[in-house]
Amino acid sequence: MQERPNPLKASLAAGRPSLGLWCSLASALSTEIMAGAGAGWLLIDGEHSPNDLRSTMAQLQAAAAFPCEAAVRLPSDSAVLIKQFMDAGARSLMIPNVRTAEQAREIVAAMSYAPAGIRGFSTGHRANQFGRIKDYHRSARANQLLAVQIECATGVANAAEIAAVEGVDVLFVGPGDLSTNMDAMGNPGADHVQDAIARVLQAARGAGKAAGILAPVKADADRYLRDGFTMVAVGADLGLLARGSDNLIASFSL
Ligand SMILES: O=C(O)C(=O)C[C@H](O)[C@@H](O)CO
Repeated sequence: MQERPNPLKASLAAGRPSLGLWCSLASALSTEIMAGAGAGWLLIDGEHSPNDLRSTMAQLQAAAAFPCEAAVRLPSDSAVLIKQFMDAGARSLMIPNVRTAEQAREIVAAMSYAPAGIRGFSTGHRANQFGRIKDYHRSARANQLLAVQIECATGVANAAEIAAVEGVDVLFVGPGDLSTNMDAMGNPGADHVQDAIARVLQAARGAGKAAGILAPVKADADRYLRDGFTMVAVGADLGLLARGSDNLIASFSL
């Protein structure tokens, strides 16, 4: 058995944009519904959603029936969490709040087996189909993707060095945290935040890497895509359900 090639990594490496959907409901059922929408990737959120290893694995299992790539955002850059979640089958990772190139190098090392890194070795887990992918430990890196989130002024200032780190595939802007950390909470459209976002894009492209962002407002997503962002999340299960139900009820005037 061979590991399925990573379609998101292939798209981004070819410079092709890929639309994503954010999965925040910590439910295999809702993630399965999102996986059928036709997006190029999903983001199973383990930072701001009540996900743990088991709930994340259940969502990876649900999404595995679909062609989209299921990426997982961990709550931190913990090497222990990287090991556990990768063994459970998370091969496309998003790591929040990456601020320096050294931090990025440590994340890559945590994703890599020796001699390149420190990922703990196990012969059988979900990632290698329980021992059925015979060359997994030697070939795994080829199908892994690392999106590091740039979410503060320090990360923006270091974006070029971070993008240059071997093993970093995407600089992914977290507009909520970035605007908050730049004294513009709730306003990622502020001029100085937009300037910072443009600098992240420039840093990524300068290093031949992809840039990504979460843009649940279509006009923003369209603009970011035009600007050259290629890993663009355009909606979230939570928002679609909450706003959709709000608007449905509000549409009746009894
Ligand atoms: O900072 C951001 O914005 C993100 O990283 C995305 C949010 O964390 C996501 O949960 C949507 O609210």
